[in-house]
Amino acid sequence: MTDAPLIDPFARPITYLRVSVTDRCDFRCTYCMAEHMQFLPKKELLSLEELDRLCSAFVGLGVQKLRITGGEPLVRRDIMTFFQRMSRHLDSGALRELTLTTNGSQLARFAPDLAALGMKRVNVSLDTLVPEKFAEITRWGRLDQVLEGIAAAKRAGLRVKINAVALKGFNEDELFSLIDWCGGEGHDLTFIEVMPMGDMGEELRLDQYWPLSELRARLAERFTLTETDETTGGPARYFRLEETGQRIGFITPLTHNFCESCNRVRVTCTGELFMCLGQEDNADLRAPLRAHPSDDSALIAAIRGAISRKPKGHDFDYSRQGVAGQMSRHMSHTGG
Ligand SMILES: Nc1nc2c(ncn2[C@@H]2O[C@H](COP(=O)(O)OP(=O)(O)OP(=O)(O)O)[C@@H](O)[C@H]2O)c(=O)[nH]1
Ligand SMILES: C[S@@+](CC[C@H](N)C(=O)[O-])C[C@H]1O[C@@H](n2cnc3c(N)ncnc32)[C@H](O)[C@@H]1O
Ligand code: SF4
Ligand code: SF4
Repeated sequence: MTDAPLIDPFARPITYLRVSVTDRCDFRCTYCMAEHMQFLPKKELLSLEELDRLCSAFVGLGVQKLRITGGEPLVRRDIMTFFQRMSRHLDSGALRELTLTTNGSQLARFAPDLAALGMKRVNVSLDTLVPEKFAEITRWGRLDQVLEGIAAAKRAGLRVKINAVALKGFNEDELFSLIDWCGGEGHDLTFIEVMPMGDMGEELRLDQYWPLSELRARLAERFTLTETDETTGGPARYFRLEETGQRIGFITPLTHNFCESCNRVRVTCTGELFMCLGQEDNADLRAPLRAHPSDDSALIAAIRGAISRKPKGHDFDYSRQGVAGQMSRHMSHTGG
């Protein structure tokens, strides 16, 4: 680290950076994107060189965990060049973890190279194991391609964590089959509460919302759940199923707020720094990056200024009447 670390106004050290490298995706998950998304012109996106400067500046400020996301990060052209560049921070010991959240569609192609440059684990989003339902929820995706990608990641020695968004009336009936499949394959599994990101119609959101407190109660009918204090540095709380020893994570922004231990910020593919996933305030990092191509002091000042405004938490709320705290931007823009 070259500089004083980033500490926010609530004394939370910021050590986890999530960066969206593209708004594009080869899927159109119904809770994430509209079917006919308008994508940004290329010049709006940070170039791979700009992404390198930006991530390296954060590493210099004490970020130890870097998660690349999107859109679908593995559909960005030449993205492996960027990962290769970032691996120097693993080699130097400055970064503890370089990782990725992906829909898995391109993993068969990239998993060996990702493992070779020092990546240890990947998070793959998978909400159902039924091919027809997979095609329905992702609109454009094919389950067998993703399963092959996951298998390739495992073969390459990458640990896999499956992220499943809990969707009422959609994957409620697959709770145990997802758990059994992950248990059999040796994958970790985390359930996520659906968040009101992007304008998809309030009615759809309310229909989709399946509180993880209900999911847990359902789980408890078959398993004894013990809460653990394990953490992966992310927002999930982990429980152990006593009968199988399996670990299940819950990301519950709605039913159990985890903001008090927040350690992260995220940068969009256009270089906006969002200090909170659930708030609108942001700082433009692209302007200082482009205005000073060989001097990062303005960039670092902009980062520090933004962290000094990091809010305490989000305002998401699903009341019975409607959805509050809704964000106008899509999850694919912020990267989740
Ligand atoms: N509200 C909120 N949700 C988050 C936050 N970070 C992650 N999530 C949600 O959790 C989902 C899964 O996150 P991942 O990309 O797997 O990252 P992670 O949970 O930090 O991953 P681990 O390193 O495995 O703990 C995201 O897509 C978001 O939906 C956060 O800071 N706030
Ligand atoms: C936006 S995607 C980007 C990375 C990659 N394309 C993927 O799907 O893993 C990151 C994560 O956000 C989750 N996500 C998208 N929209 C969401 C929403 N409205 N609420 C909760 N999670 C959401 C996805 O399920 C995925 O796990
Ligand atoms: S959740 Fe991921 S895979 Fe699905 S549309 Fe959003 S960015 Fe694409
Ligand atoms: S909602 Fe905001 S404050 Fe809460 S954990 Fe996520 S980023 Fe941090």
